[in-house]
Amino acid sequence: MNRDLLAWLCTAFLAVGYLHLCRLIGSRGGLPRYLTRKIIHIGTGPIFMLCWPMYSESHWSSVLCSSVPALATLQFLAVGSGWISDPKLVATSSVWCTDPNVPNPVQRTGLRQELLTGPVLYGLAHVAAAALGWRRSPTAVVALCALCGGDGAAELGGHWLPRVALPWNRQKTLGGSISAAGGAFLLSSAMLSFFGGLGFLYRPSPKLLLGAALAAAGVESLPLGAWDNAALPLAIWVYGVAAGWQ
Ligand SMILES: C/C(=C\COP(=O)(O)O)CCC[C@H](C)CCC[C@H](C)CCCC(C)C
Ligand SMILES: Nc1ccn([C@@H]2O[C@H](COP(=O)(O)OP(=O)(O)O)[C@@H](O)[C@H]2O)c(=O)n1
Repeated sequence: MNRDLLAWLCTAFLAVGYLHLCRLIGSRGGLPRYLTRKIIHIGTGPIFMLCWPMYSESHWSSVLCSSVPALATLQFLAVGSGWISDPKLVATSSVWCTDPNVPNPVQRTGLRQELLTGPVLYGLAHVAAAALGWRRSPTAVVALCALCGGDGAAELGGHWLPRVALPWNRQKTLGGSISAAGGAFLLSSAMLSFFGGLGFLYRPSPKLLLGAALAAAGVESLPLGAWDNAALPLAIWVYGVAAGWQ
């Protein structure tokens, strides 16, 4: 079988399999919904990027690979708009915020329309990173790591660390922002080592990487709602251009 076709099947299988595994762990293991959702949020990008080396050097391989998140994004659009019904997808992607310290607890409505913002932007970020950046671009890799490791770790840090509200956004915390910077830095370092080790890209200096992680945490701390899924990768894209990354 053609190498790219096999790689595409593997990517699609992993996408469906990972989502099902997370749902299973959530329902059987009794994990709170926010945690299941964050495990999906953090794990999807790295798993997606781990698939990139399977593809050939063909010009079309990045486009083919990006069709997997594109199909997922189309599904979010179809379910969010009510064209097709998928209550399980709505349940996985949205959750009522149960944190008593949050001034406005109704952050997640549980309505299908919620898929049209956070998850659609999340999916589009994956499409853009693969189609426009791909495995030779440190910018694309760091952008996805900031979205998954940074934004994902922020909510976990906010839940688990002592609550010290940020002066410019009382709904977010210092612990959440430190976790965002740490998550973005650690995941970026790991993924860049992976791609660097395979000879796809040069590794940016740790100092510049730390700068990117802090920039990501800064953007994440703003009151952007679900738009942070677009703002974070875009901010890293600007940072990457300024830093002279590819
Ligand atoms: C819950 C999600 C986004 C909401 O963002 P936020 O409001 O918490 O900031 C993520 C939903 C992810 C989705 C169910 C699955 C996405 C699939 C994907 C784009 C394809 C990746 C393929 C790979 C091989 C795993
Ligand atoms: N810097 C941060 C980010 C999030 N959080 C916590 O995580 C919750 C959800 O964060 P968020 O609104 O960014 O959620 P997503 O849109 O990223 O899913 C917030 O209401 C806070 O309780 C935090 O404490 N500090």
